[in-house]
Amino acid sequence: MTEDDNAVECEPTPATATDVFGDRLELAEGYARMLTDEGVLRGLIGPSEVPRLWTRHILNCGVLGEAIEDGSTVFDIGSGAGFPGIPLAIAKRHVSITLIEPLLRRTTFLDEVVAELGLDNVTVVRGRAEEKAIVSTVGTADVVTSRAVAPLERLAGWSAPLIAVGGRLIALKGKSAAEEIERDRAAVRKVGLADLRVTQCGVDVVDEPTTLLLGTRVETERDAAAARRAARRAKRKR
Ligand SMILES: C[S@@+](CC[C@H](N)C(=O)[O-])C[C@H]1O[C@@H](n2cnc3c(N)ncnc32)[C@H](O)[C@@H]1O
Repeated sequence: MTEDDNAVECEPTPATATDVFGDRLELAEGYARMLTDEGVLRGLIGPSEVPRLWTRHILNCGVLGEAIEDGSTVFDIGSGAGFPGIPLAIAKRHVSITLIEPLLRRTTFLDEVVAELGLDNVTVVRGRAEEKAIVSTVGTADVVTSRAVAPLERLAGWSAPLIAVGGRLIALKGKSAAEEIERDRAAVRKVGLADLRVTQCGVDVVDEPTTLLLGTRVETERDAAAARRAARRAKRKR
């Protein structure tokens, strides 16, 4: 028996994929191929995900583009094999995306995907979202996305310092989203995230629309103190 005898067939490209990826559909198909081959071989996705690669993963993440304006900067934390950051970058060529992922095996694959598909709107950074070095290297973005990374309180603690005041947290969550908001609202407010709500995207595109947990980054006392310190430093330099 050869390795090919064990290979699992990739789900065919659904017709609605054109609505999501437009003239960049070929890039999404290239990504599907890389996941099906190297992604499975290197243990980045399970073989059982391959027959539902489009509906559960690539389309489900690509529709996130509905919630993000052209010209935005996005940090995707805990990207793993590239979700949701890679499908989002393919769907939204005018959005600049930084994938933040700690594991070398995964960042190596992500670098290969970016090079192979020529995604000039994607940067890969290796590290943990909460590391000081990461925060000072990447700065802040308009939007911080994530899927399946951590429960809301922890996720908010990692994400908030990376979101510009006025920017948004967009976490792809399952059915637990509303419950997580109720449970963690107070803790999340302390790190500077308010106006928490649940919405859906991809309603006309995927059978199971993607559930998003949204939050807005508001200024905290800590932000205000940091701004005062920066102003004093600038004044001394003058
Ligand atoms: C369950 S996987 C989800 C991967 C991908 N987002 C997806 O939906 O397929 C969680 C990912 O979060 C990453 N991760 C864990 N802790 C992290 C942290 N502190 N900062 C950034 N990424 C982290 C892991 O390395 C892993 O790739």
